[in-house]
Amino acid sequence: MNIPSKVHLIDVGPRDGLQNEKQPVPAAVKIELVHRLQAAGLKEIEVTSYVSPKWVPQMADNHEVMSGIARQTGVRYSVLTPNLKGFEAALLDRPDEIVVFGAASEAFSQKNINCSIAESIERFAPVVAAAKAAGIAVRGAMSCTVGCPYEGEIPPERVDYLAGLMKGIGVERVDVADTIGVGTPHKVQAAIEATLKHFPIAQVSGHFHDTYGQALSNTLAALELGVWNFQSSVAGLGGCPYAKGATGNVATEDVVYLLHGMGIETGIDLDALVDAGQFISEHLNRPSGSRVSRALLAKRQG
Ligand SMILES: CC(C)(COP(=O)([O-])OP(=O)([O-])OC[C@H]1O[C@@H](n2cnc3c(N)ncnc32)[C@H](O)[C@@H]1OP(=O)([O-])[O-])[C@@H](O)C(=O)NCCC(=O)NCCSC(=O)C[C@@](C)(O)CC(=O)[O-]
Repeated sequence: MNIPSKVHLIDVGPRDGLQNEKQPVPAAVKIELVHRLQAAGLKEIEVTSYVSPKWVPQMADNHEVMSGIARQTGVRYSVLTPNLKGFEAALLDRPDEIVVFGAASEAFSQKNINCSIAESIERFAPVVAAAKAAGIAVRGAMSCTVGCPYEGEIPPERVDYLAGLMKGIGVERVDVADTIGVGTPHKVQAAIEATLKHFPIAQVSGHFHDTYGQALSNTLAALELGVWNFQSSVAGLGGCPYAKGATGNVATEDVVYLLHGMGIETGIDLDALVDAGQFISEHLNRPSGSRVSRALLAKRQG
């Protein structure tokens, strides 16, 4: 077993976490959430997406949010860009990294970005080239790497295929996403192993939704393969608009508690993170999706 001694966490709460919220969340609240996450020690935050506001209205304030953040040196701010139109809009806000997002499932690709996997790669290629020319890092999100809400189980060969296509267009690192949280440890490991045929371990991150309560087990399974980059969402916020019934990402608080309990460094202050989670949960008027957060808040109250 290759368990790393340090882990790098990317909080995707402001983007993945909030994109599916029905109630409009003001830009000022999103900005404050980013500020609280960076104050808690997060070194990478997925802030927003430059997608069609008709498709995802909650992200329509991308420019306001990106331009309102008091950026901290050493923190990477990433944004989603599905096409050149999105990239050109994002470029004005100078993200540190853009994310192109594809799927291992044809049906999900169609529902999410309105094109086939092959067409998505054709759209991403100029985005990747333009980002690199502008000195902006490029990540590729790979959705449905173990299961799809429309096609069911996705075999690792499909992940192998997509990871190869991402590598072929110059994507620098990739996320292995269990979009609907159906994965279990061995299936997630198979998806990661398929990705490792194309990307070294340092360029692979785990992105696990917690719909079936498997995300922490899947995190541990990925750690056992040596994965040390993970995405998670403060307070377990989220759900994908094109994956009905899927809950949020694994809560960042829960991942931090797991890692610290295993003696793995994250650089994150769990108490400050719980406060950030509490801030957004209060705004959304519902309890945090993080069990660790709920337990620590109850303990604080004595
Ligand atoms: C990809 C498109 C835009 C294609 O959408 P389309 O309809 O095929 O695009 P189009 O090129 O035909 O354009 C149609 C309209 O959209 C506009 N448009 C076109 N592009 C943009 C853009 N970038 N920004 C703003 N507007 C845009 C364009 O200007 C036009 O406007 P109209 O003339 O009708 O007024 C659309 O399908 C879309 O926005 N989809 C949303 C996808 C999305 O945000 N999904 C959630 C994020 S992915 C995710 O959550 C999964 C992940 C990453 O977390 C990992 C995991 O867990 O799996």
